[in-house]
Amino acid sequence: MTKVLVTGGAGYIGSHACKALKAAGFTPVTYDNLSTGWEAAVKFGPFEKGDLLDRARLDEVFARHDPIAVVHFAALSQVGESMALPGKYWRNNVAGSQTLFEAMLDAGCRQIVFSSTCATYGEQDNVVLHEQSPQMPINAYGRSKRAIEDMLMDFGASDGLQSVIFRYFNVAGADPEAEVGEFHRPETHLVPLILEAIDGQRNALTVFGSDYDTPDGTCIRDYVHVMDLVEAHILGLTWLAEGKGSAVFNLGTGSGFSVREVMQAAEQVTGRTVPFVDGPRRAGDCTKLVSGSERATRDLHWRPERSTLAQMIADAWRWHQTGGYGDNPDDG
Ligand SMILES: NC(=O)c1ccc[n+]([C@@H]2O[C@H](COP(=O)([O-])OP(=O)(O)OC[C@H]3O[C@@H](n4cnc5c(N)ncnc54)[C@H](O)[C@@H]3O)[C@@H](O)[C@H]2O)c1
Ligand SMILES: O=c1ccn([C@@H]2O[C@H](COP(=O)(O)OP(=O)(O)O[C@H]3O[C@H](CO)[C@H](O)[C@H](O)[C@H]3O)[C@@H](O)[C@H]2O)c(=O)[nH]1
Repeated sequence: MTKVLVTGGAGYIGSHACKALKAAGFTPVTYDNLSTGWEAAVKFGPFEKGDLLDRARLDEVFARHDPIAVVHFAALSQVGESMALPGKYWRNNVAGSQTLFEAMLDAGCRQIVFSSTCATYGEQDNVVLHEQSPQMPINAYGRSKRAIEDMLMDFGASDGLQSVIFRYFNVAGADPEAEVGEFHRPETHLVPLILEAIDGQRNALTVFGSDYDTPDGTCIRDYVHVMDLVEAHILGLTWLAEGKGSAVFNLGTGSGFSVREVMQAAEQVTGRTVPFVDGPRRAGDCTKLVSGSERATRDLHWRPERSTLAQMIADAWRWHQTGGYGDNPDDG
């Protein structure tokens, strides 16, 4: 079967992508250092433990598996941490991606699907963000992702590296069969934190700011179901295989929901109350990030079908109740 190298395949989105790749007839080969991922999440193909910055290990893995393409999820992605430790983000994400791209080119692998983020757009309030909107990130994480996008353009021009760049909005939900799901230690994302608060695993959710210029004062985000999101990656690989060339796509639904609306949806799905306290704003947060995703719909024929708040929370809740992967992350 055709192999695809999945960096970050032991992480949240990468593990769901491996499931979708297997279902689509590929063999997903996970390359991951387990810094924030879980070996137990690697269920759908071989596992090669390794770091993006380890060129010799990458060369060995490319030689062993000869993948037709790379799907590149591996990155550090906590906005707050990126502001405190920017060097860690530039080294891991930017230097790590450069090492990967050079290893790919030397191995003759010239097609890549890359996980970028709406955080590259920065603070542009009350506009729907399109692919051609200016990229003005307001945190080191977003700047590291913008730099990787630029690098892909440069390697495209110099060496023919073909890339599909996906700018994800807020990814939520889990595999409806609960084989894999979102499990971070520490957890920073809104939906799993709400479920932990509902379940008594934390005292309360802290709402980061209730004085934003939005109808209920809390931040607005565009949430997309992880299963819909990973389906786009299969379409992205097909796009590249058909020789359609490098392209950039937003992946979101075009609908924004406030933190309080997400909490209310979780109360409806679970039938339980969300304990919460109103706290201060979190550094690096934008007021509102909503996607214009017409390009992915028109050109890739991407149809997000599970991305309602109710469905995302129901699938996340089912996964939450399995207990996840345990509490002992391998720090690589
Ligand atoms: N979750 C979201 O809402 C969201 C939104 C936009 C973009 N993204 C991007 O999607 C990608 C996946 O995000 P996620 O939520 O699944 O994160 P995650 O932390 O669950 O997964 C990332 C994986 O990459 C691995 N990794 C990190 N650095 C590595 C390195 N140097 N070498 C090898 N492996 C390494 C980690 O161990 C982990 O398994 C990231 O690039 C992230 O920036 C995520
Ligand atoms: O305890 C919490 C956690 C989050 N929030 C709020 O919930 C919303 C969503 O926060 P997340 O941390 O779940 O996600 P972000 O919006 O910070 O997402 C950012 O980080 C992600 C990676 O972690 C992606 O890269 C994404 O593109 C980027 O915008 C934000 O308004 C945030 O302020 C709270 O109120 N309390």
